[in-house]
Amino acid sequence: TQSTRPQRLLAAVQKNATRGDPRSVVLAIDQFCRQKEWAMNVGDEKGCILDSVVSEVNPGAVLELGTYCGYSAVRIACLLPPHGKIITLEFNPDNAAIARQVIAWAGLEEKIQLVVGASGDWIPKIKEQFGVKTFDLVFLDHWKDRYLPDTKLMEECGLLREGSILLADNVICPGTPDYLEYIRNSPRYKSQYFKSHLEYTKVEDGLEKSVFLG
Ligand SMILES: O=C(NCCc1nnc(-c2ccc3[nH]cnc3c2)[nH]1)c1cc(-c2ccc(F)cc2)cc(O)c1O
Ligand SMILES: [Mg+2]
Repeated sequence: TQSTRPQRLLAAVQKNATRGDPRSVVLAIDQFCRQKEWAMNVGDEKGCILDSVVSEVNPGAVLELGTYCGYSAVRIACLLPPHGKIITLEFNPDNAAIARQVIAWAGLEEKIQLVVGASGDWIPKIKEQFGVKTFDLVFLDHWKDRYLPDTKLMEECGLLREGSILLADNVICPGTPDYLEYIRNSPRYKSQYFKSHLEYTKVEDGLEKSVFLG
C-alpha cells in the first residue's frame, strides 16, 4: 500500500539523522523537505526566528498547538531549560503516531508531552490534566481558523499570565486575518511581526509575536 508523506518524512529521519541528536533530526527533515517533498513544518528560515524567541523567553512551560510531524516540538525542546517541558496538541492521530516516533528518534520523550485531540476540547482541561498553572510561551501552528477562538479560550481558562508570549505561524500564508486583527488591536497584547517566507519557498509568510499584558 502507498505510504503517506509523514511516513516518508519519518523514514528520512531514521535514515539520515543520528538517534538522540535533535539537531540532526531537524536538519534531516529540512533536507527532505527541500530536496524531496514539501511538508508543512515551520522550516529552517522561520525556525531561526522561533529559536531566537524560545531562547529569549527561556520558557519552563510551552504549549504548541499543531504538532504535525513534531519538527517544531523537537526544535523548541532542544532549547528548553533543564526542567522545561512542552505540551503539543495534534488533531490527526496518524500524524501524531509519526510525531511520536520523530520525537523518540530525537530522544526528547521526557521533554515533550504529545496529546491527540481538538484544541477546543483540550485547552479547558490542561490545568487539571497536566498540573500546568500558566504557559510562558504558546506556539500557534494548527488550523488557521482556530487561532482566534483558542486564544480567547486560553485567556478565559487562565492559561496566560502577564508576560506570556504567543508566537503564531502562517499569519500571511495560509493567513489568519481574524487573529491578526484581534491581537494587533487588543489593548491586552503588544504585537510584533517577523517577516519571513512560507517554509521551503519564496512565498511571503511571517510569525506574529505577541506579549499578553494581563
Ligand atoms: O495547516 C497547517 N497547519 C495545521 C496542521 C495541524 N496539525 N494539528 C492541527 C490541529 C491540532 C489541534 C486542533 N484542534 C482543532 N483543530 C486542530 C488542528 N493542525 C499549515 C498549512 C500550511 C500550508 C501553506 C500553504 C499551502 F499551500 C498549504 C499548506 C503551512 C503551515 O505552516 C501550516 O502550519
Ligand atoms: Mg505552520
